Amino acid sequence: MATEAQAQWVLTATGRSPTNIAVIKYWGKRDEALILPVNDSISVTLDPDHLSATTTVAASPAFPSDRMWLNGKEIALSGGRFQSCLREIRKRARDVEDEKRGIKIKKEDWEKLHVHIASYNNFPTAAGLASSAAGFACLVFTLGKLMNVNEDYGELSSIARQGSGSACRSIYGGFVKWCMGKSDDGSDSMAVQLVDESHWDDLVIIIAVVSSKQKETSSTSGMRDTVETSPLLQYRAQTVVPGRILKMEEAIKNRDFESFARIISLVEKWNHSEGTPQVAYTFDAGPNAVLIARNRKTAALLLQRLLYCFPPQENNLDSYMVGDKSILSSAGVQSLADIEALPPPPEMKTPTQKFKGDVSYFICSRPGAGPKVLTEERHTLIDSATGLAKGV
Ligand SMILES: Nc1ncnc2c1ncn2[C@@H]1O[C@H](COP(=O)(O)OP(=O)(O)OP(=O)(O)O)[C@@H](O)[C@H]1O
Ligand SMILES: C[C@@](O)(CCOP(=O)(O)OP(=O)(O)O)CC(=O)O
Repeated sequence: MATEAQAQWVLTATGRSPTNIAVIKYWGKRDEALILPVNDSISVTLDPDHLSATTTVAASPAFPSDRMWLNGKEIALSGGRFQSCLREIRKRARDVEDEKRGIKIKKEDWEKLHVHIASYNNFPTAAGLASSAAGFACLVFTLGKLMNVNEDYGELSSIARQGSGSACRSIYGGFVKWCMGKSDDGSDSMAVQLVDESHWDDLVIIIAVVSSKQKETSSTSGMRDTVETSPLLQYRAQTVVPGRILKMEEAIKNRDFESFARIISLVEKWNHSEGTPQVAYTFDAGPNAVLIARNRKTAALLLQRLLYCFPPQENNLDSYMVGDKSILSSAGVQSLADIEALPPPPEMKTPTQKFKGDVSYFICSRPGAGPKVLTEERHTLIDSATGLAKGV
């Protein structure tokens, strides 16, 4: 097979897509197959340098079937979600020509050409950090590039939605709203960008990764159970969320941190003692806490508190803070000794307990941009000589 592949061309495209964290959650579907939600949701896209999926898609007449490798391991593409994304992008494929290499693919050829896909997440997969969001957004975006798809981002987001609901929001950077839509065929259920990543760029997002183990209950089955068993879900979707969406949109537009924090969180002791919210927090369907600080100065103060209460188990500061590590020096922490020397947070009146080892590590990020194409060869995850994922 390798020699056959070598004799024929392999055309590749590589892209990178961010994850996103919802500040008004999507929870519950009205259509399982099309992935249509019961409520609108709003999220912030995280900086792809910190949390993202990178995907290479390759097409070649030498490939006998569609195949995929995720984080170096081959996985089945037979699931309905992958099939929906492949089918919808193939439908929209257009002519592609690479004159230099003498490759000419007609629109109708794409139905017969098989693809190989290799993807890598720079953070734990299926651990409640929205890997499916980054992964399916990246797959759809990159397949669209390979097949010269001309659709606008709204349409791409609607296709990514069929891979994983939250993926439709990772097609854009900044703050993004997924409009649930009304139609039964899902054609109006897509994401729109509210503001881009530069609009509110002083926000700092710190994620306390409590566990990077695979979750016991996936969001898909968790929300299915809620739909089937909770009489409160319809109340949330129909009565609570619509008003909150409007308030959240207003808070984002005005960079109104107080309203933003009030909407998404309970206010911690610190917020109380300051009299005005300093930090907001949210959880997705997992134990990891996402903390949003109003600016860098507050984030540094937050980090001092976090490191005081949750010192690292291992004697390695470097692996305890990933993403934007420079937040450590903003917090005046250069070494483990600096953590030992941190004073207890002044608002904590009784001696504060320390929870060494309860947090695996922290990720520091910020609002980030949407998907982009990567052109440098070093980012390509498929070997263009063999057509297989590199390093497997
Ligand atoms: N890079 C990727 N490319 C394509 N698919 C991916 C990628 N990463 C993850 N997935 C898909 O998403 C699934 C994991 O989704 P799941 O919803 O269980 O976890 P999560 O998205 O990390 O957590 P959550 O949605 O609760 O935040 C994987 O089994 C795989 O099917
Ligand atoms: C808690 C959430 O993160 C749930 C995300 O669920 P998924 O998008 O992973 O679910 P499926 O559509 O079944 O793939 C909230 C959110 O991101 O809005």
